[in-house]
Amino acid sequence: MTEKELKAIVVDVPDFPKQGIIFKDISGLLSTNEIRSDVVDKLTQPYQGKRIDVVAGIESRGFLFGMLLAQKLKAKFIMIRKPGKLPGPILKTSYELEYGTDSLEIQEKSIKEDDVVLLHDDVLATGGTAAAAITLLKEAGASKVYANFVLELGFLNGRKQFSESTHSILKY
Ligand SMILES: O=P(O)(O)OC[C@H]1O[C@H](OP(=O)(O)OP(=O)(O)O)[C@H](O)[C@@H]1O
Ligand SMILES: Nc1ncnc2[nH]cnc12
Repeated sequence: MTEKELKAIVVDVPDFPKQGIIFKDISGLLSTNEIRSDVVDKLTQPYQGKRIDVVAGIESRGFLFGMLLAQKLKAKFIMIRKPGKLPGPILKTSYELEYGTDSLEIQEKSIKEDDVVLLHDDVLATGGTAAAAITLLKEAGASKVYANFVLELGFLNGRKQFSESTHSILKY
């Protein structure tokens, strides 16, 4: 499928979840085997022949394709979760939101020293979430992190929040 065809499946929802936000609803990309396979092929394309030990998905929409990427790349899958969801011992990092702070957690032993990690989320917006996740993965021992997204809101300059090699398939 072309980028244009895939973009036509993503629905713009104005003023959700707050006034002034145009929410990109990726639900349609989950709907058929054909679409899912095409998205997974495009997301994994840059890593063919490269070492990926672990795919880390960010709660919650990062779990959806993240798990399929791990299956395709024959890698381990781990969850990066919002606070208080994972049994310990955990590693935690806090980050600034537009208004206030939030944090992300992983299980301490989920990454082995020197693991190469593919970080996956559905959307790269301001980049705050991904930057915090990268900090966490490096703290846990990852030697290299690749950042990977279905959709990137380029006008928010999220890539500027981190220096890791970044791949997204639908650019806005
Ligand atoms: O680049 P940023 O500005 O940090 O925004 C991107 C994050 O925002 C969304 O998550 P949300 O908090 O809506 O959680 P969800 O996946 O559970 O819906 C999205 O899934 C990313 O994780
Ligand atoms: N505009 C948006 N649509 C969907 N998910 C998002 N996460 C952050 N911004 C978003």
